[in-house]
Amino acid sequence: MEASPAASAWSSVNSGIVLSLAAVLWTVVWNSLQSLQLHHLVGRHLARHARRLAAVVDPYLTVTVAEHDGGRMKRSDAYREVQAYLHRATCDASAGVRHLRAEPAKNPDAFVLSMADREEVADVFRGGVTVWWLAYSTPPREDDAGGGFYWGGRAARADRRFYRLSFLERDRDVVLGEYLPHVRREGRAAMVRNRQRKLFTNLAGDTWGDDGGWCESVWSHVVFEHPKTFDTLAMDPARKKEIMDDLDAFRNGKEYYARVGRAWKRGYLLHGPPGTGKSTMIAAMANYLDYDIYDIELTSVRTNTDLRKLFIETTSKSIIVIEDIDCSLDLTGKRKNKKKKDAAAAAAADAADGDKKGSPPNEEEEKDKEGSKVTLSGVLNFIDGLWSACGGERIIVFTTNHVEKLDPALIRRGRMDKHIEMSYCGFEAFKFLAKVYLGVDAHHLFDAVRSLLRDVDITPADVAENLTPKAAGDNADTCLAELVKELENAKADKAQAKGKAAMAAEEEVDGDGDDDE
Ligand SMILES: Nc1ncnc2c1ncn2[C@@H]1O[C@H](COP(=O)(O)OP(=O)(O)OP(=O)(O)O)[C@@H](O)[C@H]1O
Ligand SMILES: [Mg+2]
Repeated sequence: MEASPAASAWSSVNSGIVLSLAAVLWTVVWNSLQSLQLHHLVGRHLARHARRLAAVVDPYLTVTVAEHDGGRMKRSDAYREVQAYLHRATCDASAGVRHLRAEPAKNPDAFVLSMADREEVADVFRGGVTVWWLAYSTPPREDDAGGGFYWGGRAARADRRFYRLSFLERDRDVVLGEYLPHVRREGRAAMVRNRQRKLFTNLAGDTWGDDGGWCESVWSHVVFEHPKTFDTLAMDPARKKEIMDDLDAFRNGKEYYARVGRAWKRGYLLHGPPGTGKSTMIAAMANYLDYDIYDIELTSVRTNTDLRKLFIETTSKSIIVIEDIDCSLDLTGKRKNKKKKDAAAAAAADAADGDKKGSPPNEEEEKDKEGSKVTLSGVLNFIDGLWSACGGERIIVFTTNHVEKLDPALIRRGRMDKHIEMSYCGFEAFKFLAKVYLGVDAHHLFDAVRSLLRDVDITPADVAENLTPKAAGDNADTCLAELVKELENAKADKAQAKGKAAMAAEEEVDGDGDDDE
């Protein structure tokens, strides 16, 4: 392995003494020129020679990665990736790091360890290129502390932390062209492995954002720990497999999306009656892919610009969810325009009448003005990936109980690529639930359940509720008997309702007949 920059400085004292003296002499001359304001004259020409001389005296180049770039509060991604990349080397006894920094970790009992200031580790790339990473920090700049002014906030008042990478000049191309991208890639992978998944929700909040700009909607998060997985989601096994294969294809589709020139995103529309497992499916997807969830409450987003900002702030490997899209928003642009036209026509009529001139706007109109101004086209832009310049894999999921109410533009393929109907519980889904909840594969009541499920619509949520033991003595027999009873009652209710409807129809026909006479 090559000597580190520090070690090398010692060993090269003898051989480099003449060059060092020349360098010192050069520095003195250069400083004098600077102090006499002559350096501009000597300028570029000498600077070129100075760089050559420096390369002879000190053949090391450096790259510095700062924790906060441009005074932002948010830590730079590159810094976090380097930190994650160096984590293993930092903890490896043979690397000789003696002083560590500890930050809170995912596991409440553990710490994330990194090198303390002035510690250095060596790394060997491709068996031949040795580099050195040094951690150091500097005190905050005077102007950063900012007398309580918001910019940079707490981050600006803390020490400024850096990693400095040193390497030999001869390895310049390999380090800059291959090693650094390798570090970022590996660092990102390590972060994904260690990260704690999060569930983000947007809040309407007038506040300063990370970028120092004024935000009217901000993300707030909690740790995402939903127990539901595809293993416990009841649905037809073939359909479940189809969805899992689709997710796999998406996850592994980076090259495919790049080749066809599309943003790496996929839209899923989950539709079906309440309690059929749409929200549960989203949790299972997130657990399967190991993604974060961004749950957008559209009614708290005031404008299309805010929606765009929220979207830009989402990170890669995430599922962006809009639940009950039909209720969240007046997405029917055409109808809204029509309503406006109708209102305008009515206003014109009123004005013509003259009796309502100058009347105050009604309450509903006022509310409209105050509320969300997110429009259908705002949402369409958002889905179309116009804002995916930030790159990375994102899944967008809409859920609705009323697919027929949605504007066709919103759910066409290419926007919502896959439509998944979550329906009432069939026999396959029931068998699955019986296995999960009661641990039974077969039972003499299964036949009765099978035939009742053909006649009755019951949600997986209701079946699951019936199959959950509630008292001490409850077991498979009692729970299944309970379910059969509920299904029989539902069947009887349905028959009764049907009978009533038929009678009402008959009466109507009779009534019509009487009128005719
Ligand atoms: N297919 C299913 N498999 C397993 N459990 C389910 C399934 N569907 C529903 N459940 C259970 O029922 C409950 C309600 O389901 P969920 O919230 O996913 O329904 P939903 O379709 O999102 O309803 P809504 O339209 O009202 O939002 C959950 O607690 C879940 O555990
Ligand atoms: Mg739901």
